[in-house]
Amino acid sequence: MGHWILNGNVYDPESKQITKQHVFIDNGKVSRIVAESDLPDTAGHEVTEAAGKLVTAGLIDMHVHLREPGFEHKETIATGARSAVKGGFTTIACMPNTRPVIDKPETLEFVYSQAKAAGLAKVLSYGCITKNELGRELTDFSALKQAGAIGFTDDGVGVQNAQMMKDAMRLAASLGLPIVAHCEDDTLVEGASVTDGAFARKHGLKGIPNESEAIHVGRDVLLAEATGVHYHVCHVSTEQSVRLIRQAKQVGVKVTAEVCPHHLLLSDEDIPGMDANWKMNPPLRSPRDVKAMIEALEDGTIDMIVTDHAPHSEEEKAKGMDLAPFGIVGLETAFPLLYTKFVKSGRWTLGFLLDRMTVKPADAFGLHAGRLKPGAAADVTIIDLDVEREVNPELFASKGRNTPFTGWKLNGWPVWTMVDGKVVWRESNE
Ligand SMILES: NC(=O)N[C@@H](CC(=O)O)C(=O)O
Ligand SMILES: [Zn+2]
Ligand SMILES: [Zn+2]
Repeated sequence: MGHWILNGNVYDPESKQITKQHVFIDNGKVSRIVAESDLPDTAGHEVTEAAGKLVTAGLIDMHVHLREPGFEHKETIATGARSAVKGGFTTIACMPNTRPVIDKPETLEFVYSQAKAAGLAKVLSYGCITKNELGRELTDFSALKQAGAIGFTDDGVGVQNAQMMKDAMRLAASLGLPIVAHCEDDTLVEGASVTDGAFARKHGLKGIPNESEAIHVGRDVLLAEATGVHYHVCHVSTEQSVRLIRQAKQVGVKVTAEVCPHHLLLSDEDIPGMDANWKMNPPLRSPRDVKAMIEALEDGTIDMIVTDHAPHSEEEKAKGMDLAPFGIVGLETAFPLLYTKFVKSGRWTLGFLLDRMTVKPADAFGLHAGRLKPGAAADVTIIDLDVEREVNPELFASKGRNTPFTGWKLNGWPVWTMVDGKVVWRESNE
């Protein structure tokens, strides 16, 4: 039995056009896409009516924290994957800062088996650059690659030692895998919780300076040039980082970069008070940095959008700005936020946004995903662009409620998600 998705506004990533069409799914793959006038014979097949809704290849998020093993009170692979499909994501890549960290093949295999058991989004995983993410000794890259690692990162902390990073890059390059970097120089941070800027000054707090991020970006693009590795910059947040990435791209360094919705939408001037739902790493920067993020995404300096979904418990976040852990959830609000604030407002086309959440991440990481076309895996998302809803963390599928976007009225809510031909989430399920 196949599955017809009828009358949807189907997005084609090649032409960036949206056309009313019918999509036929068979054997876990997109089988045919036919014109509206070609009314298909649906007898014997499942039918999903998508009239008036957007039909797109499932969204891809190359930076999420699923917290399992070790921090199951914050999130599990199953709850995180459910949050993903509810947010329209069909492929997610999880970070290895779990407990234990993902620095051995066994831990990676555990993550993949939990993801398979959940049967929701496709879960890919990075492996650590250094054992225990301590920055002292490299992990066994080739064993991690064999177990399915898609790249190496110590996300959560920066690799402080330049020689260690260079060795890591050399090794990763020889295996054809990327180094994915959380850029942060510990000697420039000194335990601050917010950016060095207006909010910090007003509240008499220490601030995290822009250079603490950019200094690693600068160091690493030089090391990437020397080693030839694919170097990917995590959660870019500063004007200076953008400048360095732009220049590196110009001279042919193999560098890609990601930005999070919150760094495109919020600055430190928006932080209402000492509320840890506004605390994340990197921190919200100045309006000038926000402008630079938007422009960098628009001119291709930044390649893709990721959420950096970082769930924490309410108790942890209640410790206040100083003591609470860094991070906010993002999977269930990313598309509606960006659609409402950038597409509905007229700044971006829908095609631009979808491209940065499907094709661009797929191409940067060499994934066979991100395109709705015959022969592709049937990873499909249907989105209601018109319906308006308020962000309500109580309704999240994620265990995390830590978001600064509570109460925002948004359009563009995913309503139905299919992975490999199986419907893994539909709105009426709730
Ligand atoms: N982004 C965050 O604020 N937090 C992340 C770590 C990280 O992405 O660096 C986390 O693991 O909680
Ligand atoms: Zn990070
Ligand atoms: Zn992260």
